[in-house]
Amino acid sequence: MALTHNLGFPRIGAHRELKFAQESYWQGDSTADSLNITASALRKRHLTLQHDSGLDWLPVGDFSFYDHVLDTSLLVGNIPSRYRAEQDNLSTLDQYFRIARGRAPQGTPAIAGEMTKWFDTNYHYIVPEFDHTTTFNLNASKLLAEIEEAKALGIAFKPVILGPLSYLYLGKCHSTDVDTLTWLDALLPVYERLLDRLQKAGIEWLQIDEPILALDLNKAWQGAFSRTYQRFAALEHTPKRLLTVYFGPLLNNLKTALALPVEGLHIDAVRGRAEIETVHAQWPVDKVLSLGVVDGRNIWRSDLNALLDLLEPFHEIRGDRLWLAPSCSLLHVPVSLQDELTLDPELKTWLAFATEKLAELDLLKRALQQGRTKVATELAQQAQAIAARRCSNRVTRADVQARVQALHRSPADAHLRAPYQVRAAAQRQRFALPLFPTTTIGSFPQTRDIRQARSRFKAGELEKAQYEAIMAEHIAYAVTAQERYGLDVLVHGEAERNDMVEYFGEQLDGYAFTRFGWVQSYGSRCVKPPIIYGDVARPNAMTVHWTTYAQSLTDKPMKGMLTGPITMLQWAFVRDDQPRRQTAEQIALALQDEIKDLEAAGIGMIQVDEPAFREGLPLRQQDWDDYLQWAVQAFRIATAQVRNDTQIHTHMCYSEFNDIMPAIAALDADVITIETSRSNMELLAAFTHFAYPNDIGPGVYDIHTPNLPTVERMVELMSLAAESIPVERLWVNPDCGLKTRRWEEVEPALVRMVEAAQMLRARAIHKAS
Ligand SMILES: Nc1nc2c(c(=O)[nH]1)N[C@@H](CNc1ccc(C(=O)N[C@@H](CCC(=O)N[C@@H](CCC(=O)N[C@@H](CCC(=O)O)C(=O)O)C(=O)O)C(=O)O)cc1)CN2
Ligand code: MET
Ligand SMILES: [Zn+2]
Repeated sequence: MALTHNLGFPRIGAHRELKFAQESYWQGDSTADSLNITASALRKRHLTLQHDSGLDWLPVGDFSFYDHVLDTSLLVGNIPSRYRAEQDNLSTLDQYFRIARGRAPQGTPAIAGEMTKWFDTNYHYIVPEFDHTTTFNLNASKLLAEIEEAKALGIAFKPVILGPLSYLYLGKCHSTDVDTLTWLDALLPVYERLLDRLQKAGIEWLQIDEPILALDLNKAWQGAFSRTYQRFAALEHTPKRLLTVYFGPLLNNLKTALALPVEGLHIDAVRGRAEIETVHAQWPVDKVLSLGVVDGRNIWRSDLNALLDLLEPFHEIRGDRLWLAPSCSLLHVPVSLQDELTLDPELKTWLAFATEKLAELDLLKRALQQGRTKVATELAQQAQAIAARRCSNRVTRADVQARVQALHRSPADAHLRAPYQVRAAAQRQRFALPLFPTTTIGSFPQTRDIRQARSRFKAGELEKAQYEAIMAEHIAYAVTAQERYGLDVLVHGEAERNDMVEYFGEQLDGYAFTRFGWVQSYGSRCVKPPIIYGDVARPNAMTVHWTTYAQSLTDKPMKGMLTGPITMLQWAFVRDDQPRRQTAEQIALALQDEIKDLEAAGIGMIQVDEPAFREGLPLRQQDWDDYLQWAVQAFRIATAQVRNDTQIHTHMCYSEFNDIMPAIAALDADVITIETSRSNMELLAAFTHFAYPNDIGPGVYDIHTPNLPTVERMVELMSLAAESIPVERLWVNPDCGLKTRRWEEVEPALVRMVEAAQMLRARAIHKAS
């Protein structure tokens, strides 16, 4: 009798209930009590839903008010020194939000914890910080309270924690270059105390997430795994430990993992499909083997018959010690298909969101327990949807396939422009920009008015013409504002875009989009990743209308704004029936057409955003070259056919570029704007070291906080940049887009930024004479 369990459930709520409660609390519009009531109701609703889906073990502790890595920092009492002084005067909740966002309803503003990508997902976590003052001390109140809450529901559950090694590995030590493994000995007693507490609280199974076992680990880290888990096994009081690994195969960590003294091991049976047989052969049959067979990173229905072929022999041998689960936490998929009333009905049968994935697990379990014939009807339904998708003529398009084939025959199409120096000269002539030209990354505040207008338009309460008139007004406002601030290169502000990926997905063939397919990106911010189900093509121009409208309002250059092929891929749910590379090429061709149309319409500068370029990098180094080759190629397919005096910009953020500089240079954008302000231009070191050849705009202020940048600070940062990059190639811009900020924050910040650029120019001229 196989058992089923889940590693984690989306916490934001099917209708983003948590988001609205959080934001209302932050605004001072509601109390901590009311936030807690919403949170508690959501946790109960999610547990009940999972229980009703037939799961045997439910996750508890996967809920978070912001981020589960930050929760872990608080669980082990790791509060960075800059927050400590005010700790005692604040509620636990405000302490927490002050670290997460640099602000809480109570307490003074602080520098927020650094945020970075969780593995190769679009989820961001707050980076744990370690230094010589770091101490640990158990504070399990949140986890214990959630355990009590779950107990009251009378369901079988297992608490979930982030394992000590993954916790350390994901953290950073800023002061020196010390490996965070240094803190292991200090940290372990806290985990040991926690295990003891949990066992005494009656916990039978504890899920310990150690996803870093899917990364390239050196010997020191591998050795630390053995040491750590041996210590846990030696405890007098401890729950049984289910060690979970996800996001990839174990590869060179396989031996380490299989030797760990834990009662259960969970592996990612989707991305680690090739390892299942080996693990089954080597993992003792008297221990639990959990196979993550249902894809937690995508939304396609599983091929259950194929899975049963795989699982039946294992089940025969392992019985109830075979557990079935999603590959990873379901945090990365939307809650349910149930409310998707406008989604194409056929397409809908091809999909499974979190709730439907749990139903798949239950069906698998029943098929194993009772035999396939007992559940034949349900299995047949599933099989039919899979078969229909496989041979649907909505998926493939001969014209698109032929165009990609032609591309493979003449790859030179991606190398049509003159070298940078020649282009730069042509562009200097055309645009005559001052030294240190100022610009922004694209978006301006997505105000309540804008979002409300769009939501009314989508609900049919506004006519298209009315909606467009409102957008035109907001775009005009943004253009006028930028002229007032004195910026050199303007943008239209992206008012008409719900999201930089979804907006394009809505206009491309081969894409579908949902109404409530929300997935948490960070804190209260969510995205609705579009679904790429078929060959991608562009039926009509996508941005020409609004870009030329914006250009008509100003004599300054108006930068066209597109999302690059890799980001379009990375932030969507991608079809799994062809290599990702091929889908990227199709998107690149659609963008190529768009760029040509913009150019023909007189737009002289075009930005092709690739913030997810680094995120798309495979987790294992052995796979990097292949990815970088096709990712660069996709960008070049999109951009390399424009005139020499058309200026191509790109933008990247949230990334460390050190290890991929040659690929970034190979994109050969005329200008790259990057996030550097939070790392004190540290990032620029990579660009300098590599002698990055083209123009760079190192972001001079952090747009993720409401706190205002000072002129001095921006001048200082740019001066730092000027030490290593010739001033002729430097641009002045914020870190990233301004859509999450308010106009009251944007205005003074940009005025100061322009002032900083003017000071820099004056100094440069002074120096030269
Ligand atoms: N896809 C993606 N990933 C990304 C980024 C990004 O921009 N896009 N940026 C980085 C950081 N991540 C981010 C993710 C989301 C948001 C963000 O602002 N999201 C918005 C939602 C954006 C959106 O889809 N808006 C829709 C729906 C807006 C809405 O909530 N409307 C209300 C009604 C309006 C109202 O009364 O306020 C409703 O439907 O209920 C629209 O504008 O049309 C949010 O959570 O609030 C920002 C950054 C990395 N990853
Ligand atoms: N052009 C986009 C913006 O300004 C780029 C954002 S990168 C996450 O919002
Ligand atoms: Zn950005």
